[in-house]
Amino acid sequence: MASLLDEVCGEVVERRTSGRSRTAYLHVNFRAIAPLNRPLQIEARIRRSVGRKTYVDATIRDGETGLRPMLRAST
Ligand SMILES: CCCCCCCCCCCC(=O)SCCNC(=O)CCNC(=O)[C@H](O)C(C)(C)COP(=O)(O)OP(=O)(O)OC[C@H]1O[C@@H](n2cnc3c(N)ncnc32)[C@H](O)[C@@H]1OP(=O)(O)O
Repeated sequence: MASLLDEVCGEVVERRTSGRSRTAYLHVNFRAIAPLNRPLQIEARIRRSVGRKTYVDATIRDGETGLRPMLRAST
């Protein structure tokens, strides 16, 4: 789950900013158990950019219900 979040955050930064980037830190908050064998909805958005640093927030939700996030991450 953490790797998924890292990947999606990285992709958002790659697509929305110029130049190569890499993760400096990844904070993950596991708020609920993620279900097996169900689709997941993963969302990431840039919170702010300061110089060459980009801050990203991401969530993973149940893909069927879209209810409150099971995981939240910030990078
Ligand atoms: C379709 C396309 C698909 C494309 C799909 C792409 C998907 C890719 C998925 C991405 C997954 C990954 O990135 S995997 C890679 C995982 N990451 C890594 O391997 C990174 C390893 N670490 C590093 O390379 C380095 O430590 C850096 C680059 C993070 C920082 O090195 P640096 O740049 O020399 O650092 P330095 O000058 O000391 O610091 C610069 C500024 O960053 C801050 N800073 C430095 N390290 C940290 C840190 N860990 N946490 C917080 N802040 C930090 C410093 O306080 C400073 O702030 P200030 O004083 O300026 O305010």
